[in-house]
Order: sequence, then C-alpha cells, then structure tokens
Amino acid sequence: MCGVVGIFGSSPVNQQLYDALTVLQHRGQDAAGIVTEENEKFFLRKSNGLVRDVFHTRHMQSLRGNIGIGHVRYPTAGTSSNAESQPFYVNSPYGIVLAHNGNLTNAAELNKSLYQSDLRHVNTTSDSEVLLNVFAHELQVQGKLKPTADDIFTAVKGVHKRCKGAYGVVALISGYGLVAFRDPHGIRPLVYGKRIAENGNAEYMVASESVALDVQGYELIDDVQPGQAIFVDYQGKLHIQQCAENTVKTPCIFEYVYFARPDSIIDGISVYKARLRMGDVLGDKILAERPNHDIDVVIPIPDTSRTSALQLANRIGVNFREGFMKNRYIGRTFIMPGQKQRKKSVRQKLNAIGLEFKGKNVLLVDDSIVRGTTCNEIIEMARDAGAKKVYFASAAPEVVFPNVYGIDMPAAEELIAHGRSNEEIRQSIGADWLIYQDLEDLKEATRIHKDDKQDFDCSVFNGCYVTGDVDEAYLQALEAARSDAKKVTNSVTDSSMIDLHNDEDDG
Ligand SMILES: O=P(O)(O)OC[C@H]1O[C@H](OP(=O)(O)OP(=O)(O)O)[C@H](O)[C@@H]1O
Ligand SMILES: NC(=O)CC[C@H](N)C(=O)O
Ligand SMILES: [Mg+2]
Repeated sequence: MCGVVGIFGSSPVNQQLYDALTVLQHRGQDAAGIVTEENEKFFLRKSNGLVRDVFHTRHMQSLRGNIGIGHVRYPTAGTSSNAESQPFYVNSPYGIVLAHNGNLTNAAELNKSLYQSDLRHVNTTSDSEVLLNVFAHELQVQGKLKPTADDIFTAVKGVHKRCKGAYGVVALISGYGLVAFRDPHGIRPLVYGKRIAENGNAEYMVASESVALDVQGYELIDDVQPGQAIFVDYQGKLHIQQCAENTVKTPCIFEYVYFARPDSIIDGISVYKARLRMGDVLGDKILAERPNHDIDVVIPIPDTSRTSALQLANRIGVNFREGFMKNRYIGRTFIMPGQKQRKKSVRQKLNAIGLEFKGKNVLLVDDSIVRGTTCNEIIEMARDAGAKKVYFASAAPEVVFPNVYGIDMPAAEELIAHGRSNEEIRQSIGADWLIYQDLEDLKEATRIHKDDKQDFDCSVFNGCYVTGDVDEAYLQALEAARSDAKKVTNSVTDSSMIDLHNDEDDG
C-alpha cells in the first residue's frame, strides 16, 4: 500500500511534501521519493529507505519549486530495487512525473502494447512505470503543444479504458500543472483539500489519506471519486471531471481494518469510527457465542488493534489493559519484505508486562490475522508471561485469498487461514480459543449507516475481485512470481539493477 501526495503551492513545497510523506509513512516503509518543478525543470530525489533516511539537507535544498509530488513505497509489483522507487519520469510529451498507489492487474499486456503499438520503452518491471507510459501515450496522441484541462481529462479517460486494477495517482505535467485520478472502483483512497497560505494564495494538496491534509492545515474538500480526475493548472485553477463511463464505488475494506491511520477519513467514513464499531460487533459475537465467558482481561496487540480492542472490552464489560508495550522505533511488521525480518521484528517490537498476564485468562485482540506471524509470537509471549488461558480475537474475518490491488499478499499458501478450519488455525497458533469477525458484520461496522448500501472490495476475505479480470491462472502466475520464496531469489537481481537516474552514493 503506498502513499502518494501532490501539492500545488505558492511558495517552495519541498518541506511540505517531506512532512506529508512522514505522515503517510505507515503506508510504505521500503522507499521514498519527491519530485518538484521550477521553470519547467524537474528535481528528483528517490531511494530505498524511510523518509527520514532518504532526504538529507542537501537533497531538500535541491528540491526547488512551488509544485511537487511525493511517494512512499510498499512494493507489490516488480522488485524492491532503488530503480523502482517512485515517482517515475518520462520526457515525452512535455515531461511527466507520476506516483502510484495500487496495483495494475494487466501490466504485462499493457507493457506489450506499449512497446508494440505505442513504440514506448519501459525500463523496469514496475507496473507504475507502465501506468505512467499509458498516461503519457494517451496525452501524446492528442498532438497538442499546449494541452488544456480537457486534453488531460481525455488522457485519463484513455487510461481508464486500458488499465485494469487499482490506482490512486498523482502526476505533474511540466509547465502545466498537477493531476490526480483514481480507478473506476476507487479501490485505493485519494483525497484533496485546499488552504489559504499566509501570502493570501490558494494552495491545493492531494494525498492518499486526509491525515496528510490535516496536519498542514489543508481543509478536506472531497475524495477524488472513483473514475474522477482533478487538475490544478499553473494559474491555480482547479478543474474536476468524471473520466470513467462505468464507476462502482468499492473501496478496499482492508484500509479500514489495518492500512489507514485511524485519524483519516476515507470515502466519507472515519477509520477510527469504523474500528470502534468493529470492536462493538465482535464484542456482540463473543457474548452470543460465550455468554458465560471467563475472560479476565482484554489486551490489544499494538498498534492498529487498540481502537477496536478498547471498544470490544467495553462491550463485553471486561477490563482493558495495555499488556504489550511497543518499541516506538520499530515500524509495521506486516509490510516488511521477508518472513524472517517480519518474525524477528515482532519480538523486537512488542514486549509483555508480566503483571497483566500472570494467572489470568486473557483475550488478545488483533485487527487481523494474515500470515499468522504476529499471533504466533504473541501467544507464546503471553504464555511465557504466565497467562492461564490465552484467547484470541480478530476484528477482521479469515484472510484466505491473495490480494491483487496493492497489498503484498500474492500467495494463498502463505495465509494461515487458507485451507484450514477455525479449529486447525487455533491449534496452529496455539490459542485456547479463537474467534473471527464475520464479513457481514465487518461491512456493517464500516458502513456509515446500517441501511447504507456502500459495498467494498473484500477480495482477501471472499475471493471476489471487483475488477472482474482476475482468474485462477492470474493468481497462479502471481504466486509464482512474488511468493516469499521467489522474492529471496529475486533480491539478488534487484540489487544489481542499474537505474537511469543518478542515485548518488548514500554514504
Ligand atoms: O498475521 P500477520 O501476518 O502477522 O499480520 C497481521 C498483523 O500485522 C499487522 O501489524 P503491524 O505490525 O504490521 O502494524 P501495527 O503496528 O500497525 O499493528 C496487523 O496489525 C496485525 O497485527
Ligand atoms: N503498494 C502499492 O501501492 C505499490 C505500487 C506499485 N505497484 C509498486 O509496487 O511500486
Ligand atoms: Mg498489528
């Protein structure tokens, strides 16, 4: 799940972009990049690493201009090479840079048609470079020396016709302005807002999550609607247009479960409120299944499950205790690239407070169980800390299908719930009791109102891929290309890939 940001400012935007990326860091920890533009020249800095490690003072000073875009990456296609960090650049037409959150499901076909019909060369294995070239081609074929907002929207229409999958995109067209668009299902989030700067000028920000707007005083205007595009031209005028013929709003439900920050609002739904309600409905299920439960204490697994665990504890009338302390300097484990690193990081990240476990029946609550890395370690830690019984609750249902829309879960075999019954999972993770949220309850918790018809992309739970182009053969090819085992082999070639931009020695 990457994070994207674009700013049209009235003074240098380098620091604002940097600050926005730090607020979006939870969406991608592998690489970061910023491009700014001044006098029709782009300035780019991108590399592997966290935002704070990628940008040094000398880079910040070189990122000149009042307009720019940024990206934090969590790879879901291609490799983790520096060369595939974002934004990407093409020099024709005009000079365009682009940053993408999501994943294309037809990148291989597009790559072929870009080469064979559009005579374009894509230098990496990244689907985002493909997306940029499709957009560039759709602008190029209009043959305008000076593109208007309508020309740009026509190009986005062309992208929607050719690209399948999930995409929340920000781009800069040199000399023309800032563009943002979202796929016709709105799978990945994208919002925009406005603020009046101290010099009295209007400034715009587009970002994956509203929290990036909040912290810098931008007022949320709206979500970029599924299929919609926005364009802020060089005069600071905001243009908005629907560019897709058939749109069905089905945002990814996993954003609400895990990915997004709780203080964000996505498609009009507060992530925090949705998580509170997840705790409520799971609490109700516990009371229905075990009216005479013997739970002494509810303990969240920091960080993400805190919100739902607190509400669940209230609902079942049991004390809520922070039994695990989190090392604030360790990032999110689930989005780390390899299983070995993920497993080690759970232990580095969380430590049990013996007092809260000794002789007690504890209910551990997590937002989700995916590969089972976290719960396996945590249950053992709870037992080592002296718990009498260890129960486990997941605020999301069993994750049994791969994700193809920007979450790196390519192989069903790696998912602990895949092909296992609840009892088999319970045994495998070593819990005394295991309870999962039901999918209908999760949807109901996430909708604003009970009678609201809003649907979601729930493919990891129900195997229903909303773009309609994902079949068994696709999933098999994805697994063969991106499983954990395959990534170990790939990483050798990743590091030897030479990029076309000059990445200085980071020392
Ligand atoms: O079953 P798994 O494969 O372990 O995946 C699920 C776990 O990973 C995530 O935590 P993470 O440490 O990434 O982030 P958090 O600090 O936001 O909870 C999520 O919150 C679960 O705890
Ligand atoms: N998680 C994402 O949004 C990834 C974007 C893109 N597919 C990449 O791998 O860089
Ligand atoms: Mg977690």
